[in-house]
Amino acid sequence: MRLGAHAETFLERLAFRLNLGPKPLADTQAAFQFARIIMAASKAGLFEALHDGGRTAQEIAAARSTDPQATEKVLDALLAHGYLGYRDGRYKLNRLSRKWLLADSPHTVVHKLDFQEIEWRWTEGFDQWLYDGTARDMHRTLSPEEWRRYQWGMRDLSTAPAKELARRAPVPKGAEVLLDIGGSHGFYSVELCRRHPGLTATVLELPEAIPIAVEILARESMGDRVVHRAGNALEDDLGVGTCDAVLIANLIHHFDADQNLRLAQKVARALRPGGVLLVMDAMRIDSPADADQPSRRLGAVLDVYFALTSTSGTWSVEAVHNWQRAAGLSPLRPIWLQTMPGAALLSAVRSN
Ligand SMILES: C[S@@+](CC[C@H](N)C(=O)[O-])C[C@H]1O[C@@H](n2cnc3c(N)ncnc32)[C@H](O)[C@@H]1O
Repeated sequence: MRLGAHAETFLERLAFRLNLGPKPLADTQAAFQFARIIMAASKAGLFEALHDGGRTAQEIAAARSTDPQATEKVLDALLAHGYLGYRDGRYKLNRLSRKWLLADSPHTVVHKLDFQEIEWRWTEGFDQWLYDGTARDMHRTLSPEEWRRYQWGMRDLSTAPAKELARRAPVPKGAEVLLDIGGSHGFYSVELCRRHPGLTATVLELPEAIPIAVEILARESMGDRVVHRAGNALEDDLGVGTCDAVLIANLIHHFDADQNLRLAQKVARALRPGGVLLVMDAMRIDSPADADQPSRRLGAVLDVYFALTSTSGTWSVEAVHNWQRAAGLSPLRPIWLQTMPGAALLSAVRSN
């Protein structure tokens, strides 16, 4: 997945090829301003105001108590970038905004946009971090309100990949016990349990995450098939030979190499013979020589972001496979997720 500005017309392509326009401004000024326009529109409920049909800018402003002139400008910016449609003087939702930007859509990302306000503030620390390398350990510094916005944001982010992961993960036939480490809202477990009728899941989460995570999970009506357990994956004993599958989704980027190796070893002990470790995350390059691989671009950006916010960063396929092998597991071929370009499912099997 390539981030940033892309040429659409012949002249734009030519200008890019000849390096005539300032790409760094497209990658920064236009990108961050439009990012904030989408977030502000979502927060103010401009998309919700179009839920039941097209409206004029004045009607939307009146419905959301926003300034009419400012509202019109924001709507036009959204229109120019394909986030809205326009007909007979009325703005309306299109496929994109109806799917992702309404709170009651099963695919909504409005909670993630809300959490991004916090992430936005964190990224202002890049300058200082670049000099002193001092990271913010986000899980130790979140306020209760930030924990709520974080867990809801993660829930939004999981919707599409959770369904794909459940469909493609090599869960052993007849599997009964799943441990979902750092599973937050539990939606990956929910989808895996829906896919595998004999499966029940325990979501191991930090105590601070539990109240909101439990509330989010309750909406799925999974009863005792998916439950939470408060704990710490780095400190807790995970048992011996009790699990058919262990999922670690979007967690290894919070841990350093030694912590990930020790976690893989604990998981290997917790698996039954034939059991599988499922690691899902955005993947970074293994060496600068691989930097042009499209599948590693998301991981390259998140590597910097998680180094700032969580003391670690993204990891390469090779690094994950090395931990899995060192733990006595046999890695399977990576499965690259279509619903989250740049993220892969790296599974490994315990053979005996
Ligand atoms: C980025 S979120 C991923 C949530 C979920 N797995 C997903 O993919 O949507 C990371 C989660 O791991 C949890 N976590 C972080 N450190 C942990 C630890 N040491 N033990 C258990 N959970 C942890 C966090 O509370 C957070 O909910």
